[in-house]
Amino acid sequence: METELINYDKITRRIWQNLYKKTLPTLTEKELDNIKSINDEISLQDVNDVYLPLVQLIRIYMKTMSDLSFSKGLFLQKIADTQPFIIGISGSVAVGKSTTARLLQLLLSQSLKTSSVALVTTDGFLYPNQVLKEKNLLERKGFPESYDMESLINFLSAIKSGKDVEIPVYSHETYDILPEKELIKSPNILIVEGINVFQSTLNKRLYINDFFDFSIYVDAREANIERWYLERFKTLLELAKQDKSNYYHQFTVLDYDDVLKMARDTWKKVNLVNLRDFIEPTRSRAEVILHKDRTHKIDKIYLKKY
Ligand SMILES: Nc1ncnc2c1ncn2[C@@H]1O[C@H](COP(=O)(O)OP(=O)(O)OP(=O)(O)O)[C@@H](O)[C@H]1O
Ligand SMILES: CC(C)(CO)[C@@H](O)C(=O)NCCC(=O)O
Repeated sequence: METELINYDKITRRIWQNLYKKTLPTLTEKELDNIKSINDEISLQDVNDVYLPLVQLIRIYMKTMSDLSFSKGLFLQKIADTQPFIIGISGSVAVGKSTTARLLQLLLSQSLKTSSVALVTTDGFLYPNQVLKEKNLLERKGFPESYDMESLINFLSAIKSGKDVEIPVYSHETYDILPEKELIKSPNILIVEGINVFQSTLNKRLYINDFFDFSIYVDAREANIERWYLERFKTLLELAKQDKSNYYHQFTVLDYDDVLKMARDTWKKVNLVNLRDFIEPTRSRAEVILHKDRTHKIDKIYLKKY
């Protein structure tokens, strides 16, 4: 990792937490509770030490982006429309992208009171199970070819041009794309979270990164992510016990050890392979890498130098 990240400043949490003046409002325990996923243990200490400086940094990027587009407008002798600021968040399956994204959404909307902050996960751009089945890709869910990347790029492009857009929605409960769509109203800030947000279209002609004004990769050791994946799986099983419409319900009636073995297999054969081959290789496209220790606490932060 160290040689690969030569163009990053490595910053310890102790240094990072003192990098900004404590001027931003923090959250209450209740506000924090509302955004946690199942099993989360994120603390207000993390919010203060890690996320508030991160919000401060994002505000610097926002100001720079707006200055640049103003100057470009002067150069072209036309008034540039203000474009939404787009933040991409990537990392392995089960590393905690959704939690990071929800926390940032809340903190950004609190610190920039006039701004609307939308959050989208790229799960919605997976092909529906029926299509994956026809393409023989059911075992490759999450791999580059399982996403409709053109649609994702068209969505980002429409958002950049200030449009309202309807997007498909994926459900972890049904393990499939839902019939209903979600309307994303043209926001001031859009956070896009997903394992594939630093990847290109399959023909490599377009990179999603080109739409991002700021980008984050959530990082951790493989063994820790595997444990989080299995813990989340167990919680999902528990939640599905009483709910027959839940995808995980079918597993609740089988032998527990067999089911856990199956989950471990899915991690090893699908999500770990995807991480090694397609997700982790995109890590150095991020402006900031947040590294978590075994308890989800962010211990190291890497900030791109150039
Ligand atoms: N800060 C945290 N503290 C404790 N647990 C966490 C934290 N962040 C995430 N988790 C747990 O780790 C697991 C994965 O988190 P989450 O669902 O946010 O991951 P994800 O990266 O969005 O996954 P996916 O790509 O599969 O949607 C969940 O069980 C979640 O509760
Ligand atoms: C939906 C994705 C691809 C990403 O969030 C992931 O959670 C997933 O379902 N992966 C497929 C293998 C599995 O069931 O874990």
